[in-house]
Amino acid sequence: MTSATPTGTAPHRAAVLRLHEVSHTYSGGRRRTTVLKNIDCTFERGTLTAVLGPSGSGKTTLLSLASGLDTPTRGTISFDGRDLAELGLGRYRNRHAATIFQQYNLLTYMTALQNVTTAMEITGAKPATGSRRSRALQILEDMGLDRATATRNVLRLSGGQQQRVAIARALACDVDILFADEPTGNLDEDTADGIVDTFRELAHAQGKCVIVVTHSQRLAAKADRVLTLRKGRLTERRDAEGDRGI
Ligand SMILES: Nc1ncnc2c1ncn2[C@@H]1O[C@H](COP(=O)(O)OP(=O)(O)OP(=O)(O)O)[C@@H](O)[C@H]1O
Repeated sequence: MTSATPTGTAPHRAAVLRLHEVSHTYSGGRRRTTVLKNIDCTFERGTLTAVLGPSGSGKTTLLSLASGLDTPTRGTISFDGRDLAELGLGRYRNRHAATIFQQYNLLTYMTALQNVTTAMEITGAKPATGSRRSRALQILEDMGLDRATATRNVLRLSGGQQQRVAIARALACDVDILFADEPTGNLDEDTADGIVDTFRELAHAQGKCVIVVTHSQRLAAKADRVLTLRKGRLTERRDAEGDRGI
């Protein structure tokens, strides 16, 4: 097992998430597909990790397991030393982890603002000052969505705007671990760079553990740690040495 030691990042590193001998097999009828094979990996607070890999290599599956949406067929996943099965997946998802989904998963009968404030209520996120509504508006504005856009039904927003609402919703939850599945896929380069800088700031200034699945080498270049999933195995990129098993 390894953990990255990049330079220039936050001092408050501590293991927060551990995957121990995790394997995952999908079964449908007579077909069984083993997507993940014996993955052993630790993620720390204060780091931004990019997970790369060819399409269909299991990146979304890895994220689903690590974010408590599904349970592995073998192995254990623990948060702060506690097995997720013991902690409770619902509690883990509500209190400790937020996910930005590839398909956004916004509540389509609500405005952008309501999507964010509802998530804050569910997770119990309380702003240091002001109301949830004012904090939500601020985060949406930081994402480039003004008040008029924030108070529009999400179905009346563009794909890129919906993606930013999904990011704002996750940021507002103030959790320990932020997972994101292709969070910059629908965004222009400048907006995407801004989002990646936000992720870096969350990790380095606020000590969050940020794990991003991506096909973007541009995003990966800004991550503290780059993992690659291929044929069910996870390897870590070390600049001078190339990829190596973890
Ligand atoms: N619910 C499911 N039932 C059966 N097989 C599944 C299921 N979900 C995913 N798979 C299969 O598992 C493999 C990995 O899928 P996954 O979505 O995790 O890959 P990915 O690396 O995220 O792909 P992409 O980059 O295209 O989003 C694929 O072969 C996929 O068909």
